[in-house]
Amino acid sequence: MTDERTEDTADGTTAESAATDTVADAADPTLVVEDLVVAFGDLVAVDDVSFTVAPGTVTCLVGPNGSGKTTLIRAVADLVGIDHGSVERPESATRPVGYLPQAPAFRPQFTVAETLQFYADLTGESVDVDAAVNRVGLGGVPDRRVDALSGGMTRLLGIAQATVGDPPLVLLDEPSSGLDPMMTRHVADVITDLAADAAVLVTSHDLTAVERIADQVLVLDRGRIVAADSPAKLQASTGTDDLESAMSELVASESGQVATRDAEVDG
Ligand SMILES: Nc1ncnc2c1ncn2[C@@H]1O[C@H](COP(=O)(O)OP(=O)(O)OP(=O)(O)O)[C@@H](O)[C@H]1O
Repeated sequence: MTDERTEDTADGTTAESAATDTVADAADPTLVVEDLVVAFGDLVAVDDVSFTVAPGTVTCLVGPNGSGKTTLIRAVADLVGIDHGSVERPESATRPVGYLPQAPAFRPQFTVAETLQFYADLTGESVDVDAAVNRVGLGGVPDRRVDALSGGMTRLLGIAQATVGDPPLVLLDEPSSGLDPMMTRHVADVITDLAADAAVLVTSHDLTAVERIADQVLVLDRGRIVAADSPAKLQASTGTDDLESAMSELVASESGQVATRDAEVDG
């Protein structure tokens, strides 16, 4: 899995602004996933999943370890082959999709600004580096080398890279993993801001942040979507007060799930 993810750089090229679309166009989903199945041998990682993501919204993919979140987001990014179903991504943009992998790899000797410029050159984009670093809050350190960034700053650089070219669909795989509470809140704010210009699909284990930023939460369990709604409606439908409690109600077997699935495959 590590080898594959090393290659997970966001692809594609610059978008014309989706914000100039008509109101009628704005009502159309940016992403349509239908009956999607992704299997690795006998293991069905994504099992008959369908959902849409509307422009100007944040959709959060949540679920236990091994429930299929990364596989689903990589299938949407066209980085893993699909076995059944369809993924309709934006077509109107030169760079339709921006993607932050779970473990982004940067050239350590480059500065923040050089990293974004390098990436823009690589993908044939023009990039306003100042705007890109300011958007994620790295405006104070454009000349700092990547190998001197904190973990949180590196995540922010990854988000900035994912937004080079203003893609109408931005995919972020665990953008706040391992961050302290303050940086987690900052990343949540950045994601909310991104949704002003794009549809954003995010995987996360941080249910407090998800509760704050999600317009739609997709709860995955063993590769299937077991619930899809706003945080408030998920809580109401489960009679719970927070998303974590709602998840406990919705997900059948959180502990031991990975072992169980792998045992099924191995057996
Ligand atoms: N390249 C691969 N080859 C074989 N199996 C894989 C591969 N990628 C993922 N899997 C399996 O697919 C299942 C779903 O994995 P995935 O990484 O999508 O889950 P996840 O919900 O993102 O997990 P986590 O929260 O731990 O990141 C797991 O059982 C995993 O072992």
